[in-house]
Amino acid sequence: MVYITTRTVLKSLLNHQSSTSRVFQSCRSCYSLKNHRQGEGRIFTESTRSREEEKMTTKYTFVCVRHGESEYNKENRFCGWFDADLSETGLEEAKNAGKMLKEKNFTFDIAFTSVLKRAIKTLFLVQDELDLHWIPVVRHWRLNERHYGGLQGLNKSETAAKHGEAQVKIWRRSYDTPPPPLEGNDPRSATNEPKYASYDKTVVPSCECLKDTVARVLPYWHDVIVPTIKSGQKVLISAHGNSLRALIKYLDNVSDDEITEMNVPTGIPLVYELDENLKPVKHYYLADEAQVKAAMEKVANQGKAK
Ligand SMILES: O=C(O)[C@@H](CO)OP(=O)(O)O
Repeated sequence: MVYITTRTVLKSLLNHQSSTSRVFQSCRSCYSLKNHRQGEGRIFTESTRSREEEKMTTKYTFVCVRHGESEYNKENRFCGWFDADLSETGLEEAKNAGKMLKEKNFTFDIAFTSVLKRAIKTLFLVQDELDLHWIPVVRHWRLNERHYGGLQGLNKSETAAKHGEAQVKIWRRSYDTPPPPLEGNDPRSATNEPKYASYDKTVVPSCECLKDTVARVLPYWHDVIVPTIKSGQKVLISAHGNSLRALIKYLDNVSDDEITEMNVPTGIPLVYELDENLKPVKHYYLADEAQVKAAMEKVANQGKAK
């Protein structure tokens, strides 16, 4: 049987719209592309591949999860590198993420997260549910949320009312258009936070587009996370909407246009199965399709004017 990676599937679907039936049999992420092309965002659900086929192709599995709802998410504010805490709902979402993983018997040897408390706390609550408090946790700024520059702290709906929904969508979801920068002396700047004190000043950005985020997430993926996965350790990553979009874009070879429609829901674990070359074989959220779709739409709608 010819082995088809999800990357090949995406390309096949884009190039050969009429001859997809064989491809569809191989990977249900195709369904996600169909939805994506209708502007609903890609949804990854459990594969219909046979167990036999999965055994042949999946060599490594890792899980990533976006933190639970933050106080800034709740107030619909741009957050970025601002260190917002989890809301009550976010605490529950994080615990539920742990429960979903427990129910499916996931376990981990090591976890990676950012230096922002919403991701760190989410990770801890997941560890708590899994009784995995003891595993090593590595925190790094390269997994931080995309820096939202001068938008940090502003209400997304009010910003859409002021600048237009289209502009806010460009700021939120375009690949290479950054938001307005934050001045170094702005009290919202993270430049003087102790957590970045040991790094060169240039580590703290004044703003980032997704392309910038990809550029700082990928070295960490390649240099630290990939060798860990290849060593056979089961990896969990607790991160953010846009640092995960950066990783997903790379792993699934999502185009600059397609990535504008992709939203990552809070607190729903996303499982990636990889082949021996670390190419995705399949990927799926640990929730039913309707729940994932609703959660993605909720994120997308945050940029609408009320
Ligand atoms: O505000 C942010 O930092 C991010 C994630 O919460 O929001 P958005 O979905 O608008 O990129």
